Amino acid sequence: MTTLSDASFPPGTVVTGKWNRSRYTIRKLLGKGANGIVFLVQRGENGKHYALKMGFDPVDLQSEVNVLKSFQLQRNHEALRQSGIPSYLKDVDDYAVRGRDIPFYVMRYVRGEALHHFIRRQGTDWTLLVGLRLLQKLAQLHQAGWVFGDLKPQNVLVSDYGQVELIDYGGVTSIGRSVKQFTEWYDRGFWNAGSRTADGTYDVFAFALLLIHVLEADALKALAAEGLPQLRSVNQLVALVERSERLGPFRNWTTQALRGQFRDAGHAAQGWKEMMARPTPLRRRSKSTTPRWLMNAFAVSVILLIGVLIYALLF
Ligand SMILES: Nc1ncnc2c1ncn2[C@@H]1O[C@H](COP(=O)(O)OP(=O)(O)OP(=O)(O)O)[C@@H](O)[C@H]1O
Repeated sequence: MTTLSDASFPPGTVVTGKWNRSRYTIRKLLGKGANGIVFLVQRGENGKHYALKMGFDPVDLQSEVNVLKSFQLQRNHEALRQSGIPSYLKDVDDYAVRGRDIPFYVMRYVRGEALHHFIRRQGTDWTLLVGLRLLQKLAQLHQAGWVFGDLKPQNVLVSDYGQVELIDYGGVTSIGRSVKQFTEWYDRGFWNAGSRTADGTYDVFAFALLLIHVLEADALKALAAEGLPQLRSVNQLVALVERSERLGPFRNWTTQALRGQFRDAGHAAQGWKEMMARPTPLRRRSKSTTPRWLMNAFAVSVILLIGVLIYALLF
């Protein structure tokens, strides 16, 4: 077991790769997970920003690197090329410090915030657009023969314009193999809703749980905590979806996703688009999308315009 901690690498620390000799200056901590610590760094040679992940366990880090390298080998695959995933990995090396070698890899720095924070800040109206973009990203992976595996809000970063990027490829599994890295809430095995064999429906199920998490976090938390594990079922989730007003506009789509009726993310994205085209407005907004100052300014201009028209008619 290692004692890797962010406190050992304050901003300004220069990480020099033992083999490739590239130099990265740590700017800040981006996040910590089960497998490692991720820092925002600047590369010595070009000053560009990247994310650098140091691994707690060399074996776990190596399996992430192997997946990212497989994407590079598939760089000519049309769907993958469009996703930008093959160019995600930039460098792999060891950092020799205090008498030990810490494995690390360098990846594209993704600007954005985790999906649930984004929706909380920007409002639930964004769920439709962001959801579609996420399904399209997953569809690109599925077309290339991969399943993302560990889909959860923390692994989806959303930019201010609603662009979506997947991070943390530790759960990526080739179709037909067994998903090894997952998070309970989003895992269909946890809900007794199917196997952990990687197929398109596995990610679509996780997407449905992610949607329920984003819009009905408390109800999902209560359901996951209640009763015996063997009593968990899709029917419980469907009942939650049917009770929820916030999930109302997504009811049919989510039920189909939970029941494995979309064969992969491409098929699910098609269903999502059809849902977007239907005139069922989101009933409750968590936040108005129009700023109050803009509405006030609009009201003042209308009053002024009416005043000017009356004046013009009278004189
Ligand atoms: N490429 C990136 N760009 C920006 N931020 C990133 C990037 N990669 C990771 N992060 C940040 O670092 C955090 C931890 O990274 P990551 O999820 O890869 O670690 P992990 O140990 O695999 O986590 P988990 O416990 O979820 O499996 C992320 O939640 C995110 O905030």
